[in-house]
Amino acid sequence: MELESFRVGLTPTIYHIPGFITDEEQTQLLNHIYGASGSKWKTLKNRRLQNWGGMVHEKGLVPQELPSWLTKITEKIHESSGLFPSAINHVLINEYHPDQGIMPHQDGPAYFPVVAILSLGSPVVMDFSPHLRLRSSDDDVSRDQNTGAAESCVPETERDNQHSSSVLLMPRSLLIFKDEAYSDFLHGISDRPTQSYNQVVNEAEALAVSRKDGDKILHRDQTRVSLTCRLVPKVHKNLFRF
Ligand SMILES: O=C(O)CCC(=O)C(=O)O
Ligand SMILES: [Fe+2]
Repeated sequence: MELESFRVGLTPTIYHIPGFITDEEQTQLLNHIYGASGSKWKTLKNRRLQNWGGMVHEKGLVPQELPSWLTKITEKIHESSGLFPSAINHVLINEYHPDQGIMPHQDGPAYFPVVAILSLGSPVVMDFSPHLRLRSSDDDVSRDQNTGAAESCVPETERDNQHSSSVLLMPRSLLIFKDEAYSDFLHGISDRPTQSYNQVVNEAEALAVSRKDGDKILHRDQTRVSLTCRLVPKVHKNLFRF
């Protein structure tokens, strides 16, 4: 796969790959996700999530083997992107109803700075906004303890909305962001059931969902499920040796 041809937007480090998996693969993944035990879901205020691969702590991963239905997809991402130095070992599955989202945040320091997000179900708009304060220091950024996934959240007044950009995440697509987009930008999804995709950087995708009347409003009428695939480089191997 020639990754460069999937680059979108002005920042050099966001890639959007439409149709990364087939319809059948999407159905299989959803069956596995919804077939998982009910206790696998953790319910947050604005979404539900399943954590696979082990617990992420600031100091690294307490690992748990990924099931084969997930390694099938993480290996494909690893091989086709060529961006991860070793196998992806952590997958966070988020579920959003049409009135749910994720507040602008930066993924924590425990992860290798490449994120691959596979989208299933309803399309959604993801916003990237630069944040200067994050560039200089992480010290005073509050941690979102809700997810246990070491995210940092920043209040709206401290975001730079002028240089923001948005990407339309279609079902079966893969979004990859890294480097600058990882370190200097916040990413988030609004909790509005209707979202404008007038300004998205992946225009071809936007055209595909455009209605004839030119209304560039996305009506989220289904649930969206995403798989956030990452590498936690530091793994605690000797779990029982203290
Ligand atoms: O659901 C998504 O597309 C984004 C998830 C995300 O940003 C995260 O899990 O850190
Ligand atoms: Fe994130």
